[in-house]
Amino acid sequence: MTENETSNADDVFTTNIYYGDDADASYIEDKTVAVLGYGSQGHAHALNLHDSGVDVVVGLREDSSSWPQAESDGLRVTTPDDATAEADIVMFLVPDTIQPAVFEAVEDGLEEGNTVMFAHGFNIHYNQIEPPEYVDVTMAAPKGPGHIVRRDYENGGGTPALIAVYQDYTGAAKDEALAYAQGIGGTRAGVVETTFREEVESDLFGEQAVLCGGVTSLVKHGFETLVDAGYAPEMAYFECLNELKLIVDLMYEDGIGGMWYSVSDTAEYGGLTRGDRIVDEGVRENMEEVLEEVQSGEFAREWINENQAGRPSYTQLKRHDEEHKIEEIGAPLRDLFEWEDEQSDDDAPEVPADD
Ligand SMILES: NC(=O)C1=CN([C@@H]2O[C@H](COP(=O)(O)OP(=O)(O)OC[C@H]3O[C@@H](n4cnc5c(N)ncnc54)[C@H](O)[C@@H]3O)[C@@H](O)[C@H]2O)C=CC1
Ligand SMILES: CC(=O)[C@](C)(O)C(=O)O
Ligand SMILES: [Mg+2]
Ligand SMILES: [Mg+2]
Repeated sequence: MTENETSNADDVFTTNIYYGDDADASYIEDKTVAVLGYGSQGHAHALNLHDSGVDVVVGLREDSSSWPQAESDGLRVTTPDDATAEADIVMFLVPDTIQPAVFEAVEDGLEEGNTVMFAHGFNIHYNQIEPPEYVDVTMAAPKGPGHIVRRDYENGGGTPALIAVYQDYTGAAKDEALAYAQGIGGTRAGVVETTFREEVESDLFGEQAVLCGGVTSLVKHGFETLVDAGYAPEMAYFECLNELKLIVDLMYEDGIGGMWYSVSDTAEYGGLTRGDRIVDEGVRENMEEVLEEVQSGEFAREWINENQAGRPSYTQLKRHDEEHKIEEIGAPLRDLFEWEDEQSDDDAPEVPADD
């Protein structure tokens, strides 16, 4: 471990949080990193590491439509097995459900002392991938969508990340994981040390109960309540979806209190008195049930079986969501925000669905 003190000077945190030069780039600067996959996380890790001076090779299927994109982004690209064979560190950024098959296809290319890395511990924690004992197994998991990981890095910032060590064959697994996290910009924002189990269970719970599942369900219910009561869909869209970003931006920048400070007293009183009537005690019971399904492995088994069956439920649910009125009214409304085109990350590769 580096001689630098971790950044817990005020001992507010219960974990080790690493920042800035707590990482030692010498653990990665002479190594080759194979990034398997060039999607949301893959393009961000590959480009950020490359811009940080790390030797990166992207591993993609030969028919992948991301191949020319990665090359035009200035990266070396080859097949996953060839990338693995030349690399010291292999980061698996293909979809969770196909990682076992990709691992099996490249495993022979792993040499003693190499490192197998993940940005989410699903396949290690639920025993879908069992790496050989002669490699390190670590994680560098950004706590943010890949396109934001890239955009924050390009803007001189960083996205907070987690690191974890599952297997430390070399004795340098943690130092190398921290150097990797530094290379993707994580130490600019803060890197929290955790375990594979904690990352998997907190990430699955968070994305299901709050970030992706809970919030979108709340937004759609709010939109439907207003529209069914006769309010114009565009009004409901601006109130229940578009403004949510503005409210969350305030919480992101200055906490919940910072948001209350900025909104009106009327909104603050209404929110404080009615919020818990909307998201009431029953929600806590539902959240605890969802967490138990993650902890017991029930969700993981369900998702693995769903993929083995060809994703029938996923496909139906996705189509139903895409056909929601909020999506129909949202597209033309967002077209009115012409300034968004200038802000959007033009470099972000379109991740083709068939890729
Ligand atoms: N999307 C996100 O922001 C986050 C994702 N993660 C984790 O990162 C990992 C990657 O997820 P995403 O970036 O969302 O995936 P994605 O679906 O955006 O991209 C996956 C990429 O893998 C490639 N690919 C697909 N099949 C392949 C194959 N057979 N061989 C080689 N390459 C293949 C394609 O380039 C595709 O673009 C997952 O473990 C996920 O849980 C972790 C944190 C956030
Ligand atoms: C973006 C992120 O952190 C998620 C929601 O966990 C994911 O994409 O898996
Ligand atoms: Mg996450
Ligand atoms: Mg996730």
